[in-house]
Amino acid sequence: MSTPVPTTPVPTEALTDPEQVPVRRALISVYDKTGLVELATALVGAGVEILSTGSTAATIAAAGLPATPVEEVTGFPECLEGRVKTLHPRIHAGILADRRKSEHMTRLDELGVTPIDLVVVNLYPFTDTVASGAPFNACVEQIDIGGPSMVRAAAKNHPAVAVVTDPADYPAVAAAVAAGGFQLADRRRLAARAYAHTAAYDAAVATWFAQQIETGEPQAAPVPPAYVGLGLERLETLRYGENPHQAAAVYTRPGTTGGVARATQLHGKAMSFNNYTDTDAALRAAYDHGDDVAVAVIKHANPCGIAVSADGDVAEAHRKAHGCDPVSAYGGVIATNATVTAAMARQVAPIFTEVVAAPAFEDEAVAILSAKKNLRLLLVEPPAREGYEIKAVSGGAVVQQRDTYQAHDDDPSTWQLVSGQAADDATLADLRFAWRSVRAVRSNAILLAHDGATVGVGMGQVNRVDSCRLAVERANTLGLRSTGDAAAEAGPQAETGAVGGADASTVLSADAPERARGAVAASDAFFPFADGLQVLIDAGVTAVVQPGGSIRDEEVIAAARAAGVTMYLTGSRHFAH
Ligand SMILES: NC(=O)c1ncn([C@@H]2O[C@H](COP(=O)(O)O)[C@@H](O)[C@H]2O)c1NC=O
Repeated sequence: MSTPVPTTPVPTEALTDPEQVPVRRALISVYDKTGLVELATALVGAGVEILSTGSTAATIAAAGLPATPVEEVTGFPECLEGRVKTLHPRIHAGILADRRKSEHMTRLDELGVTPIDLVVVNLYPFTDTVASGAPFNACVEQIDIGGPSMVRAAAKNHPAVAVVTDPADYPAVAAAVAAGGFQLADRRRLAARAYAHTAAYDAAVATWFAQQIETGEPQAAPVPPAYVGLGLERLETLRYGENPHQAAAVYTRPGTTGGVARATQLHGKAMSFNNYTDTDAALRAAYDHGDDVAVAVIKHANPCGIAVSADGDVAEAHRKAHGCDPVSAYGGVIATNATVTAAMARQVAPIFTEVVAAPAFEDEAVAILSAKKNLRLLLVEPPAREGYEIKAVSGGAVVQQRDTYQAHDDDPSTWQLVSGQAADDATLADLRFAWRSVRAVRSNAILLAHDGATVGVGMGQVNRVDSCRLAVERANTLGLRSTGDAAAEAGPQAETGAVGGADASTVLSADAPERARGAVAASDAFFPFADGLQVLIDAGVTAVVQPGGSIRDEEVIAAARAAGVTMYLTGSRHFAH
């Protein structure tokens, strides 16, 4: 009844891929109809026959253009609420027939199947549906089956077929078709992108599904999914990685929103690897302050300074953040959770800064900062903080829930007073500020604060007592004489390096106040011994917030009591390594 397939097909290696393949027949099946009519107009104008599914065909027809419904090709109705439309041998044989093999083409003729040269598909919006909080079955219904099948088939047959999944490519499609067809290199490039697209799509489905079945039942604690598909899509290659000998690129993760990888760059040269990681840390530090207007200045992923403004004045918050450690702020990254005003921009301009990142900029601020050729301006939507974060380790990765912006222990009314007098409102506000800020400090974090600003940060130490010493030393040596006008004091020397360079002392600390005295302190984890706390007490710190939980808590609390220092325990810690 049917002609047997030859038993000795031509070896694929012996076949030559055609350079240019004209497009005579295109299959278009798209969820997102953006640019569809323009594309169809161009294809019809070039004499291309269009096959199309349900509402895609309807959209094309409504524009007065011809489109053959796939049902006419398959002889089978689209059915089961769209679960079966293009899943038919007449479609897949048309896409998959290897044009380099005469046997395939003869077989198509015998079966009455016409080849398809171009496949334009975009998939059901699965990740958007999940993000919208849709119930389980609604998410399952948005798992596209026929679309990925066609995309993968067309990508496999790239020696003859071009596959397009992104409406942004439609103008290039129209141009290629008008020019006589896609070149081999283009078809290969499109195929590679198509496979990445379906892989990312499946990774998102697999990750979500694994999570659903593990957390579907009420559990004491959330369980990370059994499968984590990254599905990262390369956005662009970077000049180099952390060091010049390391190749690097930046990626986005489909289905996520906001964050530095998706930032819009308003000005400046290309972002570097270290710019990305420092900006990420700076955004986290700024957004840890909830509704308070906050500015964080970050270098090498640690804060040079963080501050909030009680009046919602971002310029004031920047002045105070910069004033914490103007030496280190040289070449730093600044992020805020508020609109960058012209006043803040005028302060930033004289200071050599790598990146300013914010959710919005006043036009005048952009104009002022765009005059700095080495400064990058990033418009960043607030980064998501729910979900899991992944750190690569040799042989795999460790995965954890993100530490949240609004931690459960942010509210001082949940803290336990274990030493000294209850803090007055201003001191309590500073303690809360310090507690929110200390999460941005890496490795044995000790943070001193006063008046809504960090004044001394101890970080990167392998024991807590050294971090206490460092925080005190930096508080007492690095401040501007007047933190009220840091940028003005930095003045024109800032750009030449004086603020961060050898001449810094002439500007900064000739008669800098001992800022540890009267400050409050936060420790990201408990004090294992009283020695670190004693360093803070001796320096004049008046109140301390820390998680507690050490086997020597009594000893630590006794030292605080002996000194009349107020101490609160939060009950939980905030490591960030
Ligand atoms: N089941 C199928 O045979 C099938 N074929 C194509 N689709 C998808 O249907 C959408 C287009 O449908 P419509 O043209 O009806 O809007 C596209 O996102 C495409 O990926 C299908 N739907 C889901 O699997």
